[in-house]
Amino acid sequence: MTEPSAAAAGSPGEKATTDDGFIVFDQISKRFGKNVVLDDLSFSVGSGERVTLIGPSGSGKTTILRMLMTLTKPDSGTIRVGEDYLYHEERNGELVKAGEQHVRKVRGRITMVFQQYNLFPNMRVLRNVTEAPVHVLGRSQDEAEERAKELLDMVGLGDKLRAYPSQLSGGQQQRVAIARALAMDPDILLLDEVTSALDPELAAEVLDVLRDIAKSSDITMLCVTHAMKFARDVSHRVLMFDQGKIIEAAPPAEIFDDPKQERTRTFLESVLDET
Ligand SMILES: Nc1ncnc2c1ncn2[C@@H]1O[C@H](COP(=O)(O)OP(=O)(O)OP(=O)(O)O)[C@@H](O)[C@H]1O
Repeated sequence: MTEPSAAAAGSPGEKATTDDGFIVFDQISKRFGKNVVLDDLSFSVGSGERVTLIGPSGSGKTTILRMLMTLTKPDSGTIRVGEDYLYHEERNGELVKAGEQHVRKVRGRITMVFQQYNLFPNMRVLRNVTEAPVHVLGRSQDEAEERAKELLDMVGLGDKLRAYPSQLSGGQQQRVAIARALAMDPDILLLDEVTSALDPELAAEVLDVLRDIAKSSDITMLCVTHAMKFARDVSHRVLMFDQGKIIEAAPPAEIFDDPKQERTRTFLESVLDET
C-alpha cells in the first residue's frame, strides 16, 4: 500500500501520475437543487488503502461512491483513478466526463456492492457469479466457474452453488453479491452500507467475510458503513463527512478514541452499531 495522503494532489491541468494518490477527488462540488451535497471536496486514496467514510445521513458519502461508478456527475472538480480522468474541467470551466471507451476502462477496475444485493433471482448462485465474467470480461465458462467456486468457498457458500437467491438468507445473498463483485477482479471495491438491511447476526457473517478479504488482499476499498467495529478493524483511514465536507481524516484509533472535532464525537456517540 502506498502511504495514505491526507489531501488531493495535483491540479486539473497537470498530467496525472499515480505517485500522489490512486483515487483523487479534487475540488468536487455537487448540489441537487438547493441542496449542496459536496462542497469543494478534495481527498485522495492510495493504492491498496482501505478507507471508511462515516458521517450523518445525507452528508454525501454515497454520492462519492456513485461518482466513482459514474452514476452521479459532479458539478465541478476533477476525479481520476490512476492516470485516468473520469471527470475533469476544461479551461472554460465546463465539466467533462471522459470518453465512453475511457470510462469503460476505468469502470472495469471498480465494482460496488450495494445495501440491496440485487442478485438475478432467476439464476442459481453459481451463475450469478459467472454471468459478468463470461459476458463482460469474455472469460470461458470453465474458467469463470472455477474462479466463482473459489470465491463462493471463500465467502462460505461452497455448498450453495445450485441454490436460487430466494432460498438463501439475506446475509448469504449479500455474500454472493460480494463474490460476484470480486469475480470481476477489481482493483477497487466500493461497499455502500452492505449490512444495513441485515439483522445483526447476519450482518456479522458478512462483515467477517469482508474482514478476511481486506486482510488477505491488497484491493483498494472505499466503504460507507455504520458498523464502527468493522471500520476500526479494517480501515487504514477514516474520513468523517459533515455537510458536504470532510471535517476529520485520521487512522481509526485516532478517530474513534480521540476525535479532534466535537462534531465527530457527537456523531460517534449517536451511532449504536457496534458490529
Ligand atoms: N438523485 C438525487 N436527487 C436529489 N437529491 C439527491 C439525489 N441523490 C442524493 N440526493 C441527496 O443528496 C444528499 C446526500 O446523499 P448521500 O446518499 O450521498 O448521503 P449519505 O451520506 O450517503 O447518506 P446516508 O447515510 O443516509 O446514505 C441527500 O440529501 C440526498 O437526499
